[in-house]
Amino acid sequence: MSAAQTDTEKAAGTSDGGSTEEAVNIIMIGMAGSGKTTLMQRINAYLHERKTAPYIVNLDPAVSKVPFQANIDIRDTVDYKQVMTEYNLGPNGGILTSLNLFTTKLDQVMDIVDKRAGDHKYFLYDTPGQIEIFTWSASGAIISNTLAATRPTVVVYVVDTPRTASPATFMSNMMYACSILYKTQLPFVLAFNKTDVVSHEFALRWMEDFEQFQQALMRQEEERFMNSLIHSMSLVLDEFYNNLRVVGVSAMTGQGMDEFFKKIQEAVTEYHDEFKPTLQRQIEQKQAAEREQKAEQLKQLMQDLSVTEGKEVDL
Ligand SMILES: Nc1nc2c(ncn2[C@@H]2O[C@H](COP(=O)(O)OP(=O)(O)OP(=O)(O)O)[C@@H](O)[C@H]2O)c(=O)[nH]1
Repeated sequence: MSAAQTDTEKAAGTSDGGSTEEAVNIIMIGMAGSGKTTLMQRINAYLHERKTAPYIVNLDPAVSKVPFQANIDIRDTVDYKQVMTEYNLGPNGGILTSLNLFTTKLDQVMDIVDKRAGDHKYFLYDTPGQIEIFTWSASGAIISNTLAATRPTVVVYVVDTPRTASPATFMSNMMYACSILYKTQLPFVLAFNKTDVVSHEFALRWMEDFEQFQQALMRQEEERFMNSLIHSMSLVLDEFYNNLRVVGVSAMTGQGMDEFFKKIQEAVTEYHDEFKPTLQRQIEQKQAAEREQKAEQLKQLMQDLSVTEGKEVDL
């Protein structure tokens, strides 16, 4: 890296054209309408401007139009409407079944993606707006675990900031984010989107200072009946906030993108420091268990053989 490299270049890993540095997976998750697809397009444009085009994978079978050219598109593999008709499913069942069908071909998809790992710094994955279909399904878990096993993988949870400005909605959204973090156990960036409409400052204040959040709650007379529940939940969330990476962005105007990539780099560091050693330990434990199982099977086989041949074998 040259001494003249800017923070933005360092953050986005773009000063060398993006081809020699370690590739990173970014999984975009967020409620319908939070702005995932628009943010994907903004990231795409931001990286193109820095001459490091990302590799884009669309995992939303039901999206009618995307404003970018996906390198791999689930819609090329499965026809969501046909799946609904064929299996007599509603929209959500159709999306889930399409994702399951796509996951059966994940090995082939990963082969294609891996061949491009040297050409791209960022691999972006857009997920269905019906958030639970990706985050709570077996297919979603298989996809995110497979990605995380291959290279640094970061979950970006996109929040619609203007629609989260009420304390009760804010709390629900944070609980959802928290559950996704514990479910995926991957490095996590919370992106407050649409800051061109409403700044995310209120959210930062509420996350830093419980008193301020409580005062905001008390002002909402109509929601008073929920206050004690929300009060208890916010204590639970305190720990979550402490370890959280937060950034405010506008997919529409592009504000906050430099900061966004700094947070992504911090999450990549966390992947190396915490996630990878844990994953390595799990793989080693699995391999040791498999070796033990094979040794046990072999022992059993030899005992069976010795019985057949009428010989005593001391094992
Ligand atoms: N003002 C403003 N509007 C935004 C921003 N990001 C997205 N939007 C608008 O929000 C709406 C939803 O954006 P999408 O990108 O389609 O949201 P999504 O999360 O992909 O939605 P699903 O496809 O339903 O999952 C669109 O009308 C966007 O133009 C933003 O940063 N600022």
